Amino acid sequence: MRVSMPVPAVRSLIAGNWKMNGLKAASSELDAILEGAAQLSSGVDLLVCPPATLIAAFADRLAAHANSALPVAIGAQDCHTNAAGAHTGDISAEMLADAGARTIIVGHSERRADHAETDAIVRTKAQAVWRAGLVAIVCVGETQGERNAGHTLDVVAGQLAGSLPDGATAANLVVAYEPVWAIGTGMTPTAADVEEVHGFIRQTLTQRFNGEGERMRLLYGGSVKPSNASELMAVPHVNGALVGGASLKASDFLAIAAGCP
Ligand SMILES: O=C[C@H](O)COP(=O)(O)O
Repeated sequence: MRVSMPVPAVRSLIAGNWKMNGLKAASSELDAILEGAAQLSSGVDLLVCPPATLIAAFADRLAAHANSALPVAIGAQDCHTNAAGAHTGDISAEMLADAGARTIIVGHSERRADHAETDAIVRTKAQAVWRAGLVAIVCVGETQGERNAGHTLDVVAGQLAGSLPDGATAANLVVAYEPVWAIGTGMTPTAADVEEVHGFIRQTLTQRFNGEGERMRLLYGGSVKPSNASELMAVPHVNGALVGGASLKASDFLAIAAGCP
């Protein structure tokens, strides 16, 4: 089903999800990102989501940078639903905010698969992100089997309905479409396939959140790299990327950002 929706002018966001990669020495990559960010077009924001162990140090480094106007923020990859309490090993959104995170990814397919996170849990985590005053990036996307069976839009519709809390706005929510089969595989959907899903997501968000849904940023994620970024970022209703592997190297991350229209 192809959905034709007006394409709003939305500022791009290139978000790097470092996943479980990065030691203290990786701050040199952050420094390179900060240097390169000043050269980018003014229409692109950058977000670096290192492992939780590096958030405070990265936020301090960003705050100490000579150019305080850089469009760069530090984010986190997950949070607990509660603000505090007896949850050994977990980290709350409030703690991440205190460390300097401004955005938190929730519902990544690796969390859904590795930690049995349901749509209901993801929705509660998104509310926890808002409780801490931060922006939530909620991830959705189908598996290879679901795509092969022709269920992509049904799966995405179900995840959006179950994972997004009421009260979402263009300022507090970003949606990332990440086909599970494209993550870390080098495979990507065609531009036409991405356009179909993003148009569908835009229509769904607009129906539920009205004008806010028209302006929410929709990211594509899954094997984005410098060589395919321009094509993917030019797809209608793609407002940036959630980048995994290629975000670990500053030069690749910056090249992807440079590919934004
Ligand atoms: O969060 C990022 C995505 O899982 C994409 O990862 P990838 O760019 O390594 O395919």
